[in-house]
Amino acid sequence: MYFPFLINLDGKAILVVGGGKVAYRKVLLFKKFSNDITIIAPELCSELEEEIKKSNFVYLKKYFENGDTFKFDVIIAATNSRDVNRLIYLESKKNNKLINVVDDPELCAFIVPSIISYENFLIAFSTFGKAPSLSRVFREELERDFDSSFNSIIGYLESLRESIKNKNYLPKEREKILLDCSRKAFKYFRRGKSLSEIKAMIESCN
Ligand SMILES: C[C@@]1(CC(=O)O)C2=NC(=C\c3[nH]c(c(CCC(=O)O)c3CC(=O)O)Cc3[nH]c(c(CC(=O)O)c3CCC(=O)O)/C=C3\N/C(=C\2)[C@@H](CCC(=O)O)[C@]3(C)CC(=O)O)/[C@H]1CCC(=O)O
Ligand SMILES: NC(=O)c1ccc[n+]([C@@H]2O[C@H](COP(=O)([O-])OP(=O)(O)OC[C@H]3O[C@@H](n4cnc5c(N)ncnc54)[C@H](O)[C@@H]3O)[C@@H](O)[C@H]2O)c1
Repeated sequence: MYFPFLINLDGKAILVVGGGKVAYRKVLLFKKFSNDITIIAPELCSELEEEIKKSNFVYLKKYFENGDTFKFDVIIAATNSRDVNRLIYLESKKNNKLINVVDDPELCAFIVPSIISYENFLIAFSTFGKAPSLSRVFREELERDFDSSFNSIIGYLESLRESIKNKNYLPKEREKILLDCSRKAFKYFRRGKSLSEIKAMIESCN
């Protein structure tokens, strides 16, 4: 079974092998969380080529060779060759690396979910490989609602939490106030209220 760890990628070196549409999609996702990304592929799709030009990723124009995974922590085998992906898997597994194989869920040490992420929150959805296109639909549907305004509300709740921590509430009282405020903020947000309206409503009760 897969457990949804949130892994800190600071200082972790990521290798994507392959330069097609799938590799491009993984690079787009990972670049939000890390800038240490290396891509190995003899050819790139035009989107990935553009992305590499405007970023500081390392691009090694070559076919995968044994030993290429050694200095990386997280590896994504995204070539269109099942055999090459398997080779990458075997080498990674032998050295206890975090490996994702795009054409074989059974070989994945981790799978990539559909992600909506902002500075203050993250939503990840997975079907454990059973229906990846549904994961995409789920993200497309939810990202219309959970956007930068939801991000701002969490920023506000963070500052409210800080100020409540600095008051002399008993732990139980503090927990209750914070849960009430979060419930109200979520309810009003779902009803389409703006941050300033939510702030006013919460502050009038406290
Ligand atoms: C979430 C997302 C992240 C990302 O890749 O960015 C992702 N797949 C996405 C889309 C997508 N993938 C596929 C289609 C075509 C329609 C279809 O087949 O359904 C579409 C739809 C599209 O492209 O629109 C085909 C496909 N996918 C896998 C296989 C192999 C197999 O099943 O054996 C094949 C068959 C390949 C073939 O036939 O050759 C395997 C995996 N794909 C996963 C993740 C992992 C499971 C996550 C989960 O269960 O949720 C897992 C196990 C491994 C991994 O990749 O980590 C991303 C949506 C991002 C977004 O838009 O938000
Ligand atoms: N996990 C997913 O979300 C998902 C979705 C769709 C497809 N897939 C699978 O992903 C695979 C790749 O899909 P794609 O659309 O990106 O394919 P693609 O044909 O567009 O790209 C394949 C890439 O692999 C590179 N490559 C081939 N041999 C290589 C080698 N020996 N070393 C390094 N790079 C090599 C090619 O140069 C090319 O850049 C497909 O075969 C499919 O099975 C996975």
